Amino acid sequence: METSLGVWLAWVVGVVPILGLLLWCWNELWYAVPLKFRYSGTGTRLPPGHMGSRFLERRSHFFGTSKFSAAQTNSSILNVERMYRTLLGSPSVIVCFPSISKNCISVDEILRLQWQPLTGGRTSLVSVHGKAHETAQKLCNQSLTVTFENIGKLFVSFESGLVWKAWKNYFRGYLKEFELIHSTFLELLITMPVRKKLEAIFRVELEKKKNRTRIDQTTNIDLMDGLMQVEDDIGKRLSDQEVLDNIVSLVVAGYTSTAMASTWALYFLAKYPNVLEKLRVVEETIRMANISGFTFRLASREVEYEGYKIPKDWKVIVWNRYLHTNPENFNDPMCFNPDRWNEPASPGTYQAFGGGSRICAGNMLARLQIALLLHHLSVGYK
Ligand code: HEM
Repeated sequence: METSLGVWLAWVVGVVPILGLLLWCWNELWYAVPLKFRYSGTGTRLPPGHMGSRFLERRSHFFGTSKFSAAQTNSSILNVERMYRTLLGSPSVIVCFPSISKNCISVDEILRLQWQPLTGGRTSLVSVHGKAHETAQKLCNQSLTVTFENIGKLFVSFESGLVWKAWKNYFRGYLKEFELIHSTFLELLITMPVRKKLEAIFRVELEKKKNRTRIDQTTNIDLMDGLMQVEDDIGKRLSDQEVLDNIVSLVVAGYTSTAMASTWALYFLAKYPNVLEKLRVVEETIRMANISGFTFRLASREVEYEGYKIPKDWKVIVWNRYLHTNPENFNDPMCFNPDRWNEPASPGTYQAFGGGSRICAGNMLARLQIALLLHHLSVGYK
């Protein structure tokens, strides 16, 4: 009896703290310490931070801040550490200050977009890089411009184009699964099968369009038509798979994001009715709603920035929500104040649509949709 009590006590007093300490340091020992050795004497170092138990605390800072709360007020620690290392599934650097945010997301060949392929399909513009991305982006932008022009008509007369029809008809049975795509952390787990279903739905439409015998002025030219018809510099059209991959990406990226921003716009307008007539309300809503709280990249090679090294294959996550709610970037950031947009935001501080070569393909469309919604709401309803 006494022996087993002794063994038990020895465990509690001796082994458990050592195990705890080991667990606490494990990630640091595994990921950070070898790199610290490698960088010692080079004049650069890893970004500050800790991947041990404090990563839990940091995770709660990171994920716990709601869209509508100031990330900054919840994380005083970040006031000094504006770029820090942590573990989010794999070694990551969280970036919270404008200049690097701007650099991070702009330099595609160094810091690559890496998470969206799951939602996009292999040939979509969110999945390809370099020249292929440039071409896909150009072609999608051309088709989005058609949509952009048509959407006013679409909203005012409620004509049915593909995007509109898709919500009403095609997705009825799928809407539930489709919305799941946007529950951020489930995204990685479930996107593939859902994406495949969406692709199948659009494939039927694509086949119908290909079998169409004539296109005249009464034909509604929609986003899919646009993608089917655009040509690159040498007159080459997108393949069927490329059309499908891109349309799924545009639909996935464009659906919940704008719906969420519109919902926030209604909320703010209900709260601040005096600003209804001002279009800047859209920009202010998007800043405060923080639909895309983060922008994700992967370091495709070792990057040095302001004395810190970001190792190859580490994730680099720009914390947009932090930028948008930091008083250093926006005066009284939690106040809904469209007038702040009388002046442009300081460079790099407003990253709602990302930036650089990967800037959101639907940014103007999203703004237009929200503005149109607000217009109809303000002229038609009290
Ligand atoms: C309020 C609404 C929206 C917000 C806040 C938003 C935000 C974003 C952000 C932050 C990115 C990542 C940029 C980066 O990684 O640097 C992005 C990418 C993208 N968005 Fe949006 N978006 C919105 C609406 C839309 C709409 C309506 C569409 C299309 C119809 C769209 C299509 C895309 C596409 C295709 C990309 C990937 C671009 C690329 O990799 O080249 N988005 N968006």
